[in-house]
Amino acid sequence: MAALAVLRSSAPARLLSGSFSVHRGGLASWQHYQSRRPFSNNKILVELNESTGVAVMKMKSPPVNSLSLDFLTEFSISLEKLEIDRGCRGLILTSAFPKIFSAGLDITEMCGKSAEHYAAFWKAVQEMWLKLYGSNMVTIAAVNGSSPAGGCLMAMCCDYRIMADNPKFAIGLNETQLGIVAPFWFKDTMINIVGNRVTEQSLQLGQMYSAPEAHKIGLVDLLVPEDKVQSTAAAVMTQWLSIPDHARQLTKSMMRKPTIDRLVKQQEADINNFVSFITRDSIQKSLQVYLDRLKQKK
Ligand SMILES: CC/C=C\C/C=C\C/C=C\C=C\CC(=O)SCCNC(=O)CCNC(=O)[C@H](O)C(C)(C)COP(=O)(O)OP(=O)(O)OC[C@H]1O[C@@H](n2cnc3c(N)ncnc32)[C@H](O)[C@@H]1OP(=O)(O)O
Repeated sequence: MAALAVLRSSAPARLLSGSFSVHRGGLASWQHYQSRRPFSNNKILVELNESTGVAVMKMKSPPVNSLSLDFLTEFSISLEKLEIDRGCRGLILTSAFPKIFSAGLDITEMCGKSAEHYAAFWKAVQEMWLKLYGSNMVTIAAVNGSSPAGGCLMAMCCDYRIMADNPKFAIGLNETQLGIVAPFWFKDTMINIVGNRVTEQSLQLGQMYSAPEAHKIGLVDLLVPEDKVQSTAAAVMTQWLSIPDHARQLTKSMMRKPTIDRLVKQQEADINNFVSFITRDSIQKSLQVYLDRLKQKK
């Protein structure tokens, strides 16, 4: 968070526009952030409303917004661009697809690849978490569909979660169901929202909660009809933006810094842990079985 605060105060918006091709239109228009990365297929659509200072980031990686290495890289770059843009104070994170917010980490990135690939992938997951959890912006997750594991983590990184009131949509950290273990920073993020007891039970059981259940335990803050998720997110954002930025940001930092510092201090060790865990034969088998089941369920 401190690093982001420095970035924000030292990078003039003019520099951002020049470096990243931000196109500014009239007051009422939306701006589209175009990524110049050659490998980008634009899996993330970002629209910044200059008059409100609110950006809507829509995840758009078919079929289920799984978090691949490319997706995570594009996500972190998009987020960083917004973070250093002084015209942007709030971010609404949502999905371009009805029914799916995000399927979590792309399981194919964790199967049958090299140790180098796993290390690069895990670093990208860490970077996504560090940037989103440590953001100075007001962040609101407009959860318009199911959101297992890494998808749940993304929503949990935000300051406020609004979910579509549909019992068919589920959210939670289901890692143990795949035979894997949520790392300590996933666990800490959840504890900070729902407390130790609920987190312990959820993580051990790999529990997925329907939208009403998630609301009941405080994992999501508000349930609204599916067609009201975006408009409610915008209305809640207006409330949050009425608080002076500096006071809100310092308060957020005070609450989240210890959790963030814990990973920052052992980022390399956490990558090594992940690589040695995920390369075990037994773990590879579990993931493959889970993936095959997913593909066969139709
Ligand atoms: C000691 C500890 C040390 C270190 C830490 C160690 C390990 C921690 C490691 C990892 C942590 C991981 C966190 C994760 O995020 S794991 C991912 C968990 N995600 C899931 O379980 C979601 C699985 N998917 C679903 O439940 C459903 O697909 C759905 C509800 C999201 C959507 O359902 P639909 O019916 O709409 O769509 P499907 O037909 O099921 O799927 C379409 C298509 O997409 C493929 N797919 C789905 N999810 C994933 C995914 N996460 N990754 C890759 N691919 C996915 C699915 O197979 C279908 O493919 P085909 O069209 O059949 O080809």
